Amino acid sequence: MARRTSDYDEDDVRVRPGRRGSRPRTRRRPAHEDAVAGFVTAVDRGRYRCLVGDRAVTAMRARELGRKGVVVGDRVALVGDVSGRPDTLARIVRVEPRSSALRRTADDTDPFERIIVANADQLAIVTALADPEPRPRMIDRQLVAGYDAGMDPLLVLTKADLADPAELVAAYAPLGVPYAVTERGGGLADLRAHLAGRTSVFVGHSGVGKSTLVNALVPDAERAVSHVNAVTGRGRHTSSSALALELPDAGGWIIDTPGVRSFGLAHVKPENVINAFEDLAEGAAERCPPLCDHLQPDCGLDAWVEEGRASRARLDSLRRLLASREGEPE
Ligand SMILES: Nc1nc2c(ncn2[C@@H]2O[C@H](COP(=O)(O)OP(=O)(O)OP(=O)(O)O)[C@@H](O)[C@H]2O)c(=O)[nH]1
Repeated sequence: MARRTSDYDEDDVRVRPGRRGSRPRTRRRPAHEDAVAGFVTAVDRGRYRCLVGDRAVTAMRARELGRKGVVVGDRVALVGDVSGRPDTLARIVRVEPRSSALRRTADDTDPFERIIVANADQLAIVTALADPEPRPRMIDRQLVAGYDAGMDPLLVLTKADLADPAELVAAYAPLGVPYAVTERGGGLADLRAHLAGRTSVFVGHSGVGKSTLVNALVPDAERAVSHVNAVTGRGRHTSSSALALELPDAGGWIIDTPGVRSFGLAHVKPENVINAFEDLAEGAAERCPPLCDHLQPDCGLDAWVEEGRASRARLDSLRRLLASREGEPE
């Protein structure tokens, strides 16, 4: 996938060399030809748990990374002691380019929107059909965050033993968002099929049944969490960080995001959302004025729909998503 402007963040800023030319002032660092590839599965206060082959290695950032952030899902290059033996520490010397980047919204404790997960390709939006009641505005905002991050959405509708999913499913049908329904005592085959071979970030508000699902999908989940605590030696895993768990059998990863309650939408450009809808993106490219936010009367998409090139329900749904960017996160 091509990198979009919104995938760049403060880490990507390069300062132009001064008058003395492009020669770096500091000594050139070795190229780390002996570095090995790793996949970041957990981050906890300056320690990174990386999978190298089938070995779990604890690492820290090398100084040469500068301000470059390292997040769960990152593909990194590691040097130093990569044996994974107790009390060893490797160093992350490089972060490979990201194919997607999901951002957490700014909050009282941290005024910046931060990337929380990299390289995931699916956003599993977990919503209970009852207890607690579904919140469509929240679902819309999570969809926007997913599209903007370059991820495919998946609706995971839990507690179907308490309420019928038909109404919610119908509300999202025009967008073509795939979904899986689960219930107490029911099987998870359908959900597993959607997750197989993919890297899926699970998001959902408290009480929707996310932990129940994660524990059922990854029987080792509890142990993985306590293992992270053991290797980082820093007590309880920070509740707001993400954790990647490998799915047994069918392959793929799920990334749990405990404590992540809302996503940053302030930076989202309408075209990043509309690009996820081929039929409407084509209309926007042909008919809309530059910088159209698709919510004003001069938007060309109405004419596009009147000509029968896309459905009204789909345009209405897209507009609802775009409008959901406004206002306070819930
Ligand atoms: N009826 C019913 N209850 C469920 C189902 N899935 C989970 N629950 C119950 O819903 C409650 C919340 O489930 P959790 O898995 O803890 O929810 P969570 O989303 O992880 O919430 P936090 O732990 O607060 O983040 C628990 O009492 C579960 O037993 C379901 O499919 N049907």
